[in-house]
Amino acid sequence: MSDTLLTMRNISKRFGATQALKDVHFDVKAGKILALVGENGAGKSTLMKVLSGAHSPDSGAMQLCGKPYSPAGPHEARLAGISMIYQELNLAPDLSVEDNIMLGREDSVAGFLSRSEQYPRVRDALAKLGHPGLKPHTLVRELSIAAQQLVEIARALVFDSKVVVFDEPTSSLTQHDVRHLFKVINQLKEQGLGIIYISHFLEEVREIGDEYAVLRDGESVGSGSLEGTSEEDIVRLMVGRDVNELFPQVPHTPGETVVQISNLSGEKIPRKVELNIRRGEILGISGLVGAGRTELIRCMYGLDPIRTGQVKVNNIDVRPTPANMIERGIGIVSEDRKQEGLAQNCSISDNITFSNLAPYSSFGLLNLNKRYQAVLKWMQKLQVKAHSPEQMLVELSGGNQQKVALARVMHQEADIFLFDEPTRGIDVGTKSEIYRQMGELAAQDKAIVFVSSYLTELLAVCDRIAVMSRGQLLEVRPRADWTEESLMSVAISGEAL
Ligand SMILES: Nc1ncnc2c1ncn2[C@@H]1O[C@H](COP(=O)(O)OP(=O)(O)OP(=O)(O)O)[C@@H](O)[C@H]1O
Repeated sequence: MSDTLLTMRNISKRFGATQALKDVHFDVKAGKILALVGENGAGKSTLMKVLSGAHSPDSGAMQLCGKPYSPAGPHEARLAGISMIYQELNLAPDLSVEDNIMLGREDSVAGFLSRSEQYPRVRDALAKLGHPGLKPHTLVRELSIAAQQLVEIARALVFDSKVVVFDEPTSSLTQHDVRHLFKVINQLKEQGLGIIYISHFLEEVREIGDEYAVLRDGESVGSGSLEGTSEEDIVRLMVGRDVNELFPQVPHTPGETVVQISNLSGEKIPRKVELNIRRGEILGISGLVGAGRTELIRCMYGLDPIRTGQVKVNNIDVRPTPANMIERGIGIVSEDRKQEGLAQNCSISDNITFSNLAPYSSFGLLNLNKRYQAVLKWMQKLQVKAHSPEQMLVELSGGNQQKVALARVMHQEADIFLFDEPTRGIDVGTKSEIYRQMGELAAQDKAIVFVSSYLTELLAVCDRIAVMSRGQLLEVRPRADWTEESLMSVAISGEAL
């Protein structure tokens, strides 16, 4: 008997001029974790949207548990046994854990199961996840991201899912929560479910996955067992060539202090931060999720109110407001590109150039051709996958939108860059290009603040690294004085080793 749960054959999907999927073949086995990898825009999300009924394919066929499967929409897919756990969780924050878990489970006479029938099922699902603190009556908005993710997984269990898709599930989790999540995923696997795991972190893929499937430009280019397959082999399949330097080094020399932060406190966090940022330097900021890294750069930029403190730019006191900071040459790429920074219904050109139209304007007229050529260069530099600079942002894959956010701030010709998780959701090939761009900015005497949860990249590209813990900035040391262990230990214990 075959242990194949799901087969997708010859799946094709076109959006206007973009052939997002072309004759894709994809198999998921019971009790296996299949890593789905590929560059930004390779077609991973589109393939998963076909699987989950959000898109209907132009051609191709699917089978689930040996039977033809063609869901009319996401709800039908869920009832058939396909569950999706996205990065941006899909829960109702004002409903309880229990109500969220049961939402859409309309298989009782009255439309919903009665509460007394619901309870044991919910408790059973939560017990399987090994998280006793997750109470059925708690409101979802009161839970941490990791606990909310477990609610989504419990929903998958209550729906008797056959295949569960995890789309970049660890990007907002602490190390501790990642470990717990991996345990839970392995439990699901042991129960015979088929798991699809999407991630740009190949270390993670190798740790959790049994098998891999690679998409490139919408086509299946390789699949097999992860045992005996190296990271280099996978990168080669993804990119279509060898990527020699994952962390390119551009020589640069840190110079004088350009920003001085003293006694900076936000409404809750950060607390009493003292920090100097230098020209020609990449300054990393490490710490656990929730330690106050994002809040620090938001307060400094004037996006969040401050309670106390002073920010000096080039030795001049500046009241932190976005307008003041832009005027002083400070650019930011925020962690939440959907809420801030990018206009989804505008073109790539507009998004990249809105904050600096001067190079293309004369006598009040915009030279569109000049702008088109300039944007094309930025797109090539950061490998933005789109068919034209005039394409709407909303049509780009998540990672390609992130590249546009980075191109926008670099195009703004800022002097000081605040990057909050700039490589999140970005494929390995482009990550290395972003590190190089940062190095080049530092070589041009710009100052770069680089907030990241990915210790490997901080240790590879920063000159100094600061660690935050519980709202405080604890230690700033040259990169050579840190290791992954010491960074982690300070972040967790709040004390230097
Ligand atoms: N609704 C849409 N309209 C037009 N084009 C689209 C749409 N959705 C996806 N695309 C295009 O299809 C291609 C595949 O995108 P998809 O989101 O599947 O990539 P991905 O592999 O998930 O990328 P990422 O790693 O960045 O999330 C891209 O070129 C994207 O621009």
